[in-house]
Amino acid sequence: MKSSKYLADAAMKALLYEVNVHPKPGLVDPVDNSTHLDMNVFTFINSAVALHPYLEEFAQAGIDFDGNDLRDLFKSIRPIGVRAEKEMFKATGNINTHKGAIFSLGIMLAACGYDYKNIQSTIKEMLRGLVENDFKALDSKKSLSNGERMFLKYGVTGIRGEAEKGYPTVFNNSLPYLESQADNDLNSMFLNTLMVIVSKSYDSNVVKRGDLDSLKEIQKYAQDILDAGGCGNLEGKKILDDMNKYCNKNNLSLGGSADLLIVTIFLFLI
Ligand SMILES: CC(C)(COP(=O)(O)OP(=O)(O)OC[C@H]1O[C@@H](n2cnc3c(N)ncnc32)[C@H](O[C@H]2O[C@H](COP(=O)(O)OP(=O)(O)OP(=O)(O)O)[C@@H](O)[C@H]2O)[C@@H]1O)[C@@H](O)C(=O)NCCC(=O)NCCS
Ligand SMILES: Nc1ncnc2[nH]cnc12
Repeated sequence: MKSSKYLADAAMKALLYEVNVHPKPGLVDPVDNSTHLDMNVFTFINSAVALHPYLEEFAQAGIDFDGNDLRDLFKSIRPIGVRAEKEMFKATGNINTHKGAIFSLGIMLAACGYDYKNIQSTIKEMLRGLVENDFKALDSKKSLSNGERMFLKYGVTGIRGEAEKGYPTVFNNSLPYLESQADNDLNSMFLNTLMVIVSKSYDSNVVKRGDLDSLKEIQKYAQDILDAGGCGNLEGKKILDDMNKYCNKNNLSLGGSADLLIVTIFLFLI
């Protein structure tokens, strides 16, 4: 059994490590915030620090859960997420830094607290029916979120689809890849892991700022970097630079992919 403090500290490190990885295309890092002019690395640090108490609450909810239906565990953490989102907006001057990360880390922390040895199967049980429940009766809603709009426009299920399937991009791809890179420097390991994520995931942020062709284009850039041996060699660096220019020119945000990197780093650390 891992304590809620141990799990929360790992989640906090993952939030801070991710924003410091550089040079990340379409994302904020200490050197470049071109596609997110409303925020910078300090906005993310303020956001992460504000979230720490909620990270412990998520984990403790999993540790304390003694019900029979794990969907009740997910129901019990959604109010914690709503409070965490409010705290994030207070800490960032109403900028959305970690809304998706709160959702994904909340689920991961609760699942780890509940059953550290069976995280993915616990998540699948917790989220059974999420996409159907969250996306039903959208036509009766007064205002729609980005994710809801992307679902109606393109059928992209975004974070909810990834989560309900048990984060396959993470458990099948990015986490095994990161664990295989353990003898490189952390920045290179995490940057190449981000490319694995981008090559596989359906990031609703990319589709919202661009369209489905933008998503296919950045997936191809990321795969080409990996095929060239990663961001560390000359050819990989050249493609990464082209990818960065493409994201800046089209004002693309890879926010969803950044969240999956946060989750991957968290699982790597615990
Ligand atoms: C289910 C919720 C996430 C709410 O969903 P909602 O429909 O409101 O939002 P979505 O657009 O569906 O997704 C929200 C964020 O999830 C991240 N994301 C998107 N696609 C994926 C994916 N395939 N895999 C993983 N994660 C994904 C992404 O979050 C990150 O990006 C945001 C920063 O980027 P940016 O482009 O700047 O975002 P904006 O400011 O919105 O856009 P601009 O105006 O700048 O163009 C940031 O959020 C990152 O985290 C999506 O944005 C969940 O919040 C929910 O249900 N909330 C209610 C309360 C609750 O239940 N909370 C906790 C539950 S444990
Ligand atoms: N580094 C980053 N830049 C933009 N959006 C993000 N969401 C999570 N991490 C992010």
